[in-house]
Amino acid sequence: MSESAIKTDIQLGGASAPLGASGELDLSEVRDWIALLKPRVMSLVVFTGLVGLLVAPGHIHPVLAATAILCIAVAAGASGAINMWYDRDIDAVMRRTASRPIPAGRIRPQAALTFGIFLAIASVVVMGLATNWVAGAALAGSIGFYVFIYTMWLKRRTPQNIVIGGAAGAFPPAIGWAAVTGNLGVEALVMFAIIFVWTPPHFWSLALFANGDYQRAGVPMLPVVAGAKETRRQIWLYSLVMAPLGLLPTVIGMAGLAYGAAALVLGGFFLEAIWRVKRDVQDEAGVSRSNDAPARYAFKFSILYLFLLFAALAADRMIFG
Ligand code: HEM
Ligand SMILES: CC(C)=CCC/C(C)=C/CC/C(C)=C/COP(=O)(O)OP(=O)(O)O
Repeated sequence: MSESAIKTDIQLGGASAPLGASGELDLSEVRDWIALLKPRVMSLVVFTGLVGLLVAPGHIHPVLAATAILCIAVAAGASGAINMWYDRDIDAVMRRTASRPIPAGRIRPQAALTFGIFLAIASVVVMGLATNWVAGAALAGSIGFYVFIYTMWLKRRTPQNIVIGGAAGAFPPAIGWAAVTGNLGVEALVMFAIIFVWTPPHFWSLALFANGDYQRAGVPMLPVVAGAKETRRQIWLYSLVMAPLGLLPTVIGMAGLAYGAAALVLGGFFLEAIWRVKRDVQDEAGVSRSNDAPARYAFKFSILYLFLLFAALAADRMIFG
């Protein structure tokens, strides 16, 4: 089916509003609207944003801090909703995403788009008014990166889509930092850099075992275009940069030795997980054994890694000052 045919098909798929025919709130429809916000991805985005805010020097009123974190959550959710609106044709052909509310016909594309745009604008305006416009502008930048640079421009054009588009997800700690300080100092840049370099191993591990989906949808992710072997090589190279980068907060005096030790251990486990991906999946002739387990493990561990690394950063600052 052509792209436009799929889109039309989906558009005809069904109406939606959070109120059922009787006018009562339908919980399953509420769940669908929440699903549009990609809440599980959002949770780690919010957590890294919170850590950026906690480690920043200076004072912010707790209510304003909570507002800033809510704005990061809403912005991430809004861009997820706009991403699902735009990608409804490819989401419909990928097994992992086919049951999402738009391709499954439970939410109208136009309604999802309106919802996403409204939340995106609201999050930026509230962030700017409640904290400062450096944080507001950085939030707008991260939405713009995810929606325009990654989703609408690069995702369907180049296997480097997530390297460049990955900047979107690297912003949140810098936004949290800016909400308190009103600027984007070197510490904000370091937190940005860690997530930026973490993103390729995170995503390409998933792309290795979701390769069939991306092939079917015609999305030029690295394993589709360059093959699994080259993808594993690149994941390994990014990880070799990422693990030492995790030590930078201690090197620049932003965190102490306790964080440094945690980053060292976590980096070691990360490299071990990625080494298994690089080493395990090829037979002597270079043919994939189709063993997804190392890539699945590396993808899951990437999430745990980032969570623990940022938790260590916050704990180091809060315990040792
Ligand atoms: C361009 C950058 C990124 C890409 C392309 C990407 C891609 C993905 C994809 C495709 C999934 C599977 C989602 C699903 O099945 O619903 C996923 C899961 C996840 N991502 Fe990323 N990601 C990126 C950046 C990030 C960032 C920056 C974070 C957080 C700081 C993050 C956190 C997560 C989490 C927590 C999950 C697991 C969700 C679950 O439990 O299902 N990702 N990512
Ligand atoms: C503050 C703010 C705006 C933050 C948003 C940043 C963020 C979480 C970026 C990560 C992007 C992400 C989850 C991409 C998933 O790829 P995809 O969209 O190709 O995945 P899919 O195939 O699951 O839709």
